[in-house]
Amino acid sequence: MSANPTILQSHNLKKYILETNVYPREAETLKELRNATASYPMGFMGTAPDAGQLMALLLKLLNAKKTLEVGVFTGYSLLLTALTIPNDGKIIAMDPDRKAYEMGLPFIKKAGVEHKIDFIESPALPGSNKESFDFAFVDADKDNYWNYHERLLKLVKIGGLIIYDNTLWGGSVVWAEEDVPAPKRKFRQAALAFNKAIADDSRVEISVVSIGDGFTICKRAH
Ligand SMILES: C[S@@+](CC[C@H](N)C(=O)[O-])C[C@H]1O[C@@H](n2cnc3c(N)ncnc32)[C@H](O)[C@@H]1O
Ligand SMILES: O=c1cc(-c2ccc(O)cc2)oc2c(O)c(O)ccc12
Repeated sequence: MSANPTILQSHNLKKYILETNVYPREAETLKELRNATASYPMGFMGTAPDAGQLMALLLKLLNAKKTLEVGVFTGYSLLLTALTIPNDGKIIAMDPDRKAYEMGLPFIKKAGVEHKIDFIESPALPGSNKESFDFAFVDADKDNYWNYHERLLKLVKIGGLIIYDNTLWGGSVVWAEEDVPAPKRKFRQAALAFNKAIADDSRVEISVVSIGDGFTICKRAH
C-alpha cells in the first residue's frame, strides 16, 4: 500500500478525475484543510477528495440533516459534511483524538459551520439506541466495523445511508496474504470478513464502490 493509496488501476486516471472534476469544485476551506493535513502525522488517512465528492452528492440526494461520524482525524469528511447539510443540520462526530480535530478546527471555523458540529472526544459508539440519524460515515478502527454496523442499524433511520470507508484496503483484499505488509494484514482480514458479512445482510441494500480506498454504501432497508 502506498502513502497515497489508490485502488484505481491507473494513477494518471485518478489524477485526471481529480484535476478535471474534483479539485475545481472543492470548497476553498476543504482544500486548505487537505493541504494542511498533508504535512500532519499520518496525514494520508484523510478521506480521499473524490470519495468525499460522492459522499456530498449522497448527502444532498438524501436531504440529510442529522448525521453521525465515527473517525474524525483532522476533519476532511467532517467539514465536507458540515458544508453540505443545511444550516440547522447537526453532526455528532466521535474520535478519541482531540488534537487532530483541533488541528482542523480553524478551517471549520473559517467555513462558518462549527455550529453544526458536536465533537465527542471518545471512542464510538454513543450510548443511545434511539433511531434518528439520516446518515452515518464510518472511517475509524477497521476491525470494529461490524460492531459499528450492528449499532448503526439501530441509530440510522430506515431509508438512511451508512458509508464505510477503506473496505478495499488499498486493493489488498485480492492479494495473497504474503504480499500484504505485515502491519496491514489485520485490517485486511477485517475488510475481508466485513465485506463477506455485509453481502449476506438483508437489512441493507449495498454498493461497493472502488473510489478512494473503497466505499461500501449501505441503505437501511428495514
Ligand atoms: C482514517 S482516520 C479518519 C479520517 C477522517 N474521516 C478524515 O476525513 O480526515 C481514523 C480516525 O479514527 C479514529 N479512531 C480510532 N478508533 C476509534 C474509535 N474507537 N472511535 C472513534 N474514532 C476512532 C482515530 O483517532 C483517527 O482519527
Ligand atoms: O493506515 C491507515 C490506518 C488507519 C487507521 C488505523 C487505526 C485506527 O484505529 C483507525 C484508522 O486508517 C487509514 C485510513 O482510513 C486510510 O484511508 C488510509 C490509511 C489508514
